[in-house]
Amino acid sequence: TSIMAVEFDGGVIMGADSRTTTGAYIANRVTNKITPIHERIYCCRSGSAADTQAISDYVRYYLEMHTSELCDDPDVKTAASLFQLLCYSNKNNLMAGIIVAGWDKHQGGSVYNISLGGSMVKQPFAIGGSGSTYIYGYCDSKFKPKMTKDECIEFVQNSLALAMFRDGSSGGVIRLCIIDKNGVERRMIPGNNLPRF
Ligand SMILES: C#CCCCC(=O)N[C@@H](Cc1ccccc1)C(=O)N[C@@H](CC(C)C)B(O)O
Repeated sequence: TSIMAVEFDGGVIMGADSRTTTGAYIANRVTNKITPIHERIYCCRSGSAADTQAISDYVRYYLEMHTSELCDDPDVKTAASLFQLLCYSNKNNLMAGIIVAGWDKHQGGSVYNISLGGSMVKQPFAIGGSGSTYIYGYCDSKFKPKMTKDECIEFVQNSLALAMFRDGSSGGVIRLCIIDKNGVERRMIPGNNLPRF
């Protein structure tokens, strides 16, 4: 898996590849790893498909209960904290690396990285999954503060394309999710398998 999320002024761009593997076999080449948690809060999943589906289902349920008691839309930070609680307290039985991102009225766009051990870190951008190891240098050199929405879309697309080219556990199409105060836009970018020179 190769997953990424970037904050921009007014929202976030989330991206993921679409490959599920069982060993070297591609069990699903059109996976949707960008999973809805609430209206404007999504997560990018990496690690065990089963574990991350189960954790996402729990968080979506708990957040729905919280929202009905709060009588207001939940914050991204709240969703991220719920992921952290489940991932940390069950760390010996889970394999889940999750990026939580979205828009809320208190912080606008925000990105949280929940690592395998269950730590939660707020970041201007986050990358994850097996493919992310190949693009840390590229992302660190390309990232600038205060990028526009279109610059962020290009940053995510190029980064994931490079990771998907080099990582055998990543591939298929690039799925994007653009979230801001107006709502959510999903895109799918078919890959060309040609090397990038
Ligand atoms: C179908 C099936 C059986 C397992 C599918 C399955 O979880 N594959 C995993 C790889 C993995 C992980 C841990 C144990 C075994 C196999 C996978 O493709 N993970 C991707 C993300 C998920 C959300 C789709 B990515 O991290 O590569």
